[in-house]
Amino acid sequence: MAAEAVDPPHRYKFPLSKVPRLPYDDPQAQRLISAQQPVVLTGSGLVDSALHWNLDYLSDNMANTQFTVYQSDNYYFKYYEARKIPQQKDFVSPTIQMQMSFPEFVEKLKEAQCSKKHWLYLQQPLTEGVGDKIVQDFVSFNWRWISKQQKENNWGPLSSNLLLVGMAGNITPVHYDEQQNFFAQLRGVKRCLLFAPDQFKSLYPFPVYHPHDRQSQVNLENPNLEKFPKVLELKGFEATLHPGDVLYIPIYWWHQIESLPQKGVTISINFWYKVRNSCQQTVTYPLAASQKIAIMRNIEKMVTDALGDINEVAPFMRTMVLGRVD
Ligand SMILES: CC1(C)c2ccccc2-c2ccc(C[C@@H](CC(=O)O)C(=O)C(=O)O)cc21
Ligand SMILES: [Zn+2]
Repeated sequence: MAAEAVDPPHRYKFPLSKVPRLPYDDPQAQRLISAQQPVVLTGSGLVDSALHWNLDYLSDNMANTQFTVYQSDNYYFKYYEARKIPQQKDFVSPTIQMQMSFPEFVEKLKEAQCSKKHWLYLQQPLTEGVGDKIVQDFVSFNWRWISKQQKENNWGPLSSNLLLVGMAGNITPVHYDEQQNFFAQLRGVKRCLLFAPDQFKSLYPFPVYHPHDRQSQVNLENPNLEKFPKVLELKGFEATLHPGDVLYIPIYWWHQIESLPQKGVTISINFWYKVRNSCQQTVTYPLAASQKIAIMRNIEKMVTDALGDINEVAPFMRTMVLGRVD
């Protein structure tokens, strides 16, 4: 039977090298994690106890929990912080947030897949309220290995495990998080683009006080090169995740995650770890790009609070630096 016509994955206007793919117990994998470089780990067994999860199993075992489901009228799911909306008069939220049971979500998913008028993304922290079988699968994750990683890399506590169930074609646009992330793929195929923290200038982040804080202003699939010319200088990495793969997304690394269009529904679980406050660690110079981002964020917050108006921040900062000696 002829293989169904599969569109080639989107070709971007900048180079993408492959994220290294290594056995989870390979010393090189360990070196990359401690150097805060991305790596795809195979054979970890981290979520093997959940590789049988599918829509029916989750419907049967999560029946009495309400889930957060985002709806978008395109395939992008741009995250926004609702608490920052009041400061952004003209802000239009790009997605609708709904609450529903898992069976309702499966119903809506079928409708959306047929109508192709909107896309859905279920995103829910895995906490109490899930069924016993889900708890069984959850406790059977390879916690021994991941706790060892947490300790050896001096990460803070596990802050959450998000269960993610996405429609084929969904894209979470490029953004960074302030947590370490082991991203486990359970079902379907996800294509991940990653950019180092030092690509900051080429990704034009929103201001810290904007609801889209930590997100890039650039649509990587169709960049506005007049407004964002440095996009062409981007150097990225790419990883394709299959069930059982675990991608380490280092803190402050930019990432865009796509549920491949013809590969059906995707199910993922992320493991987010806070970082310890750095006052215990001695600072070594030169500073890493990620440290400079933390400094920029703090300065932007201080200046915004001091001026009391987010619209005064850019002119104030420009005044501070433009026309000064280099
Ligand atoms: C887009 C969505 C559903 C969302 C909407 C509103 C608020 C938060 C979020 C949120 C947070 C994390 C993810 C998972 C992942 C991206 C991916 O797998 O698609 C990722 O970026 C990460 O694990 O760091 C996805 C989402
Ligand atoms: Zn993220």
